[in-house]
Amino acid sequence: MVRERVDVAGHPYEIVIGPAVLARTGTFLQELGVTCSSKHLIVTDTNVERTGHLEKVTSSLTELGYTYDVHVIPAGEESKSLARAGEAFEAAYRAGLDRRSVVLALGGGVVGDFAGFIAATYMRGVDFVQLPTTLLAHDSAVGGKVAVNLPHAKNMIGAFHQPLAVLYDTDALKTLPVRELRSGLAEAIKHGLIRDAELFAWIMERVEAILRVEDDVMSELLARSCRIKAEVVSADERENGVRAILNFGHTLGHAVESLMEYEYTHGESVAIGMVAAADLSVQLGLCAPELSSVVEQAVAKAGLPTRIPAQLSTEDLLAAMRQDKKATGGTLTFVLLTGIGRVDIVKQVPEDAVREVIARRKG
Ligand SMILES: NC(=O)c1ccc[n+]([C@@H]2O[C@H](COP(=O)([O-])OP(=O)(O)OC[C@H]3O[C@@H](n4cnc5c(N)ncnc54)[C@H](O)[C@@H]3O)[C@@H](O)[C@H]2O)c1
Ligand SMILES: O=C(O)C(=O)C[C@@H](O)[C@H](O)[C@H](O)COP(=O)(O)O
Ligand SMILES: [Zn+2]
Repeated sequence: MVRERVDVAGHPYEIVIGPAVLARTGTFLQELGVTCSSKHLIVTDTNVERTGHLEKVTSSLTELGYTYDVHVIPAGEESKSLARAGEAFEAAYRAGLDRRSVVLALGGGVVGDFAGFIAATYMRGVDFVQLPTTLLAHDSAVGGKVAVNLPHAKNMIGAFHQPLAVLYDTDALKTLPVRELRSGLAEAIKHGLIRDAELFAWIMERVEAILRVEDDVMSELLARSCRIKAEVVSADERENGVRAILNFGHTLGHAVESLMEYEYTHGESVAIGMVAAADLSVQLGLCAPELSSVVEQAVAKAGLPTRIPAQLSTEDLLAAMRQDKKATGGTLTFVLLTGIGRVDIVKQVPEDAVREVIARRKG
């Protein structure tokens, strides 16, 4: 079992990574001081409900005298909506949650972001615990960004609300479809590219082992990627500065993801965005020309898409990117590569340069 610490001021917490973690959820809650006197709410989705992981959590809670309701949302990004949030608030009310209740988010990034948003706002905020079940969730479960989407814009309604703990059961990843493993790999590659050249090289040598969900490789991948995320978030919880580097590949990625109406997963969209951002970095003279192909080959090796879908119009992409949360005054902000493991946050990126990259990368 590996433990990493997220050192956010006022509410530090641990990430516990290892096998058979979900079956010990109740014990972890006891260690965290969670009361048995209040009712708790497990939020999960329709796919995770079918995997058997939910029963591990419920048995463990029941055994230790915890009471809870289970709220199941339809699997998929469309559930990150205000309408679904309204239903979850009603479920929390019906369950009789009080201020000492805890929301347990059992699932991938969709469930984590959604349940975290419910926890951040119900009764002006109750505690929550992340129980991530996807590879991608090594990123989403850590750092306290919780949100739902507007119909055409990602994560627009949300909060910073840190979990009490992240309890990451590596066994849960064994039921994950390969497309979702690849999708999660995109964010791990991102962590290497922005902060750790050695991690990037390590991942590239182990893509097949990761896709086979080999225990040791997966535990090390999660621990190293979570450590990077934890370090960045600990340095800048509210994204006043350095935290924006975690958005590498997301300026274009979020635009692709929402304009394609979630036909591409988050990781696939970020993969496309990272390739375009690397190209833009070269175009603006920020890094050596070969870095663009290094990133493109890495994304392709992970079995992720590299090209911007041809049907998307450049002007629609630009309009979406002007509304990105990093943008100010209608100008574009990108996280750009200066080397492998190094990035800069670049404001007021010329739109013509972005148009050229989009033209080169489409199709
Ligand atoms: N808050 C953050 O910092 C942050 C960071 C990265 C991504 N995100 C968000 O995370 C979301 C993407 O997360 P995701 O890729 O985990 O997507 P997801 O939650 O939709 O999970 C992917 C798919 O796998 C299924 N699934 C989950 N766990 C499973 C398991 N163990 N076995 C079988 N199937 C399982 C889900 O039902 C879903 O169909 C996006 O909404 C993205 O914006 C947030
Ligand atoms: O934690 C962060 O900060 C990130 O940017 C991580 C991203 O991978 C993640 O997709 C996040 O939800 C994006 O945040 P947003 O502020 O651009 O919506
Ligand atoms: Zn992301």
